[in-house]
Amino acid sequence: MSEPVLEIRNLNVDYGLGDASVQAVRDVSLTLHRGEVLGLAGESGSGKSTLAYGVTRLLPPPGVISGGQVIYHPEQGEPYDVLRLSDSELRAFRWAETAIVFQGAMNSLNPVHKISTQMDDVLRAHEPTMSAHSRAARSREMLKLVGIAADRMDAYPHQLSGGMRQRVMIGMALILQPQVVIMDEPTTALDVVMQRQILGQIIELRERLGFSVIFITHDLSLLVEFSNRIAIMYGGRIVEQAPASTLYRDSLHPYSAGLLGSFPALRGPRRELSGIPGSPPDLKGMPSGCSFHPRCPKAFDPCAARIPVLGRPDTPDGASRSVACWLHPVG
Ligand SMILES: Nc1ncnc2c1ncn2[C@@H]1O[C@H](COP(=O)(O)OP(=O)(O)OP(=O)(O)O)[C@@H](O)[C@H]1O
Repeated sequence: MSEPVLEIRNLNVDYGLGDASVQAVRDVSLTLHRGEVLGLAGESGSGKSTLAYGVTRLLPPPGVISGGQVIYHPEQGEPYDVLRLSDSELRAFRWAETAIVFQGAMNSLNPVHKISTQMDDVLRAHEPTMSAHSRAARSREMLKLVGIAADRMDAYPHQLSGGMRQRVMIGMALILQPQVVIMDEPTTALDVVMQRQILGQIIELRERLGFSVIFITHDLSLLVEFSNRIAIMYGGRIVEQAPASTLYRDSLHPYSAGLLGSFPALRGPRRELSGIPGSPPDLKGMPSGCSFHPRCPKAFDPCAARIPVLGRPDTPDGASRSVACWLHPVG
């Protein structure tokens, strides 16, 4: 596997302080490699967005990072911990090194400014020495890359369709050529055909521009199709991680199997849709041991007693995957 670009180490994120706090991200360690698309899946409330906001330090209050490190490896120079950057360093880091596209990002375009002005603002803020001519050329180029004709540059957001506005946001995220792009449900508000078209385009751009992607969604079938590796979150923890094809073919954690059974597959053999009985845990009263055990069809003695450690399973392909489940002893 290629070298790491972003290493999340033992990250903890809480909402609130002291006795009133709940832990939404629990001891998460995850590595994004250069050029890879890492998919992050899990039901609503599993902590995916909290993780994305935590990594980029965009957590809205009362969210606080209560532990861990986020090590960024720049193309040149020494790796550093994003959680230790000063506010001004952080402003430079965002967009230029890591950009994020949120769910419904298309609605965050300013309605009273033209698309061209909004793209120009990002460039002006981060590349003060760039000429107006070069800025306009870069904006045009980025819009072209995401499939928007140059004559739409001077449109106002309301003059574009939802799909086009979301493409503009993706173009803006890529305009400073970041190394890491985090996409949190970037296409959920769009219809299925548009979703797949835009995702296909992002993958193609990644091949051309060489950035890495953390792609967050609750729709595992999209991840199976578009990511290299998939991590599954439950109750704020990563419970399984594997190459996308391995996870699809042979998931180890019963929760992953349940998630796979909740979505119709777009390709490959048909699966029966079964869903997962019960509902995700309440952060205020997390079950003991493995937090999935009350819903798990395969739960047995140790599951309610002890939290399983995420580690390499004792399988022939164990080196490329990890799981946190008492059914699968880890080394
Ligand atoms: N401001 C907040 N205060 C308290 N708890 C919060 C806050 N924001 C989120 N949470 C809790 O943190 C947990 C993780 O939420 P998060 O939005 O990260 O999950 P998610 O997996 O991204 O869900 P979704 O797919 O719905 O976006 C949830 O239990 C949620 O209720």
